[in-house]
Amino acid sequence: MAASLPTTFDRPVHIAVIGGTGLSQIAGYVPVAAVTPVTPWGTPSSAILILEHAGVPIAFLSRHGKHHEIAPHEVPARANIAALRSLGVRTVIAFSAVGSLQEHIKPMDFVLPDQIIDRTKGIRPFTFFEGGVVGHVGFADPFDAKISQVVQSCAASMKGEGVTLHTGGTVVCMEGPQFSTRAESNMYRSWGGSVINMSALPEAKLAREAELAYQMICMATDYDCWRNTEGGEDVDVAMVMKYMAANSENAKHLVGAVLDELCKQENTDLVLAKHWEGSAQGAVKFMTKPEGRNPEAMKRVEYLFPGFWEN
Ligand SMILES: CSC[C@H]1O[C@H](OP(=O)(O)O)[C@H](O)[C@@H]1O
Ligand SMILES: Nc1ncnc2[nH]cnc12
Repeated sequence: MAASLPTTFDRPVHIAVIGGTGLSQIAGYVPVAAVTPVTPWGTPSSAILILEHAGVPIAFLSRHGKHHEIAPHEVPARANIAALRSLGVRTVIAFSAVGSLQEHIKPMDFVLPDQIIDRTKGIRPFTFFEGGVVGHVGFADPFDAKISQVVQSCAASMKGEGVTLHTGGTVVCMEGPQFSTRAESNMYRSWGGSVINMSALPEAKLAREAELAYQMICMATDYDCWRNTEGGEDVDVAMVMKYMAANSENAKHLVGAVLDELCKQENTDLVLAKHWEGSAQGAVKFMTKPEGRNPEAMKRVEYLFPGFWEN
């Protein structure tokens, strides 16, 4: 389908949806273009589809590629975030299939986390600011509370007996691609983890560096492996895919309602992430003295923020 679509799109696109496992497209939307920006960090996981929602263009990117051929540690997160920003994107709604670490978060439930525990192993490129330009952005609250509120206000769009949208909670981001051991799963519970995935990082960190408003919507597909002793089954891929298929209707309802809200005139400043504007500028510009800056690294930063070094 993407092959016959225009490969350019000449209007800025401010909102993006990143689809994860079991969500390589969003049902009900007909793409009007498929663009593949070439960034200083390479090309994104897949062509970015431009969809129209009530006349507003929306970017859709499949994190693991069109056919789920990219493992969590191989996702080109820097290219993904840089490519979205280059199209004009300032708000990202990122979907993720997660294991539940808490009894009350049932498979099929949705979770809007507000914290992350990093259990990746440092093998994924995780910053734009390196190689001769240093920057330290704040990451105390890794998700966007304002976007989270918008998603919360759309909870009623979901269907199904007892399906819940939990607000707040901690997503543990593990390295994978293997699932956790039972000892690890129990340890994450003892740390207060709510859900677990392999995708929140470095995506959320890079979104912050790129001054994007970023919120992950987690969809619980399993109880990982901690619940085995209480009669539960250990997570496997079939279980994840089964619940994702069952959940895709709700994902569609929720994303439709969230986009309706975000596209409202009154949310223009929010969607443009005015509240993050300048945060990376402050974190980068004053760190590395001009005489220590590497022109190549400066050029890469310039791709993210055109005109960054001019004043
Ligand atoms: C197939 S289970 C593990 C896989 O599922 C999640 O993917 P995503 O976050 O992209 O929905 C998890 O993070 C792992 O990558
Ligand atoms: N149990 C689990 N661990 C890590 N990532 C997951 N994605 C879905 N279920 C998961």
